[in-house]
Amino acid sequence: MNVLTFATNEELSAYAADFITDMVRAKPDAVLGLATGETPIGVYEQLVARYREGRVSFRQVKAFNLDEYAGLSQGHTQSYQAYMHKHLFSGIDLPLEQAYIPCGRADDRWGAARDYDRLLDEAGQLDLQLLGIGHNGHIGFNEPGEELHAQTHVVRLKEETRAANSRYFESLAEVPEYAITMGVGPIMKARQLLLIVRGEDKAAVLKKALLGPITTQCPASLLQLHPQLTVLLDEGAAKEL
Ligand SMILES: N[C@@H]1[C@@H](O)[C@H](O)[C@@H](COP(=O)(O)O)O[C@@H]1O
Repeated sequence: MNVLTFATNEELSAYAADFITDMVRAKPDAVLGLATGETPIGVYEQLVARYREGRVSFRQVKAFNLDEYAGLSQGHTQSYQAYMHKHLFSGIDLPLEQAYIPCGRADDRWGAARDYDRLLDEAGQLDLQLLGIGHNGHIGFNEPGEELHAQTHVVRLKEETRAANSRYFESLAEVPEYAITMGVGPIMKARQLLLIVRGEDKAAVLKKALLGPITTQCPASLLQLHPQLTVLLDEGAAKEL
């Protein structure tokens, strides 16, 4: 595990953007696993900047997002689909038919989850999975519990997750109760993992994830088993390590 701490968000984001840029330059048809949340926004901004400077092209890349809320209307501003368009896809040359996100609008959510696994299987191993961590140790929307799932599945979001994400919605009631998330299988099989975490409020869970026992009660603790894990932190998140 390679853990790096940065003084500013800009430096952290620049490091992550360079990491991804270098990977895509070395392998133009790379398969990227992407994440949402507040932390990746700076990374995507800098990726767009690198694309505009002509330093990288995403024309042959395939991208798979970790997760999507279930039941939001088409074009809902808080869907991860809308997030990805706003922060990344509208600013780079990745063809949209190569940008996959679980279909949260599907009536048959489990069918949508199975479709997503088929697409993941066809694409083969992810070259890189970008990850954040939830306050309860979730990765994607793989929530803590008695068990974890390898495959894409429908998940009932924990109340703490809904509360944490309610800042993006008008009210807690509007936060979806369910989501579709990639399972831990493709994440753990990815060639490289890039975990990005910011803020003192994540320091305790990060310590549990990186230094605590490996347990389904903290899904991010599984990442300790990955042979190519890079962790990028700000000083707040690194406080308890
Ligand atoms: N489903 C996403 C996770 O994939 C992400 O890791 C988490 C924390 O993101 P952040 O702290 O960057 O906002 O937010 C959401 O719950």
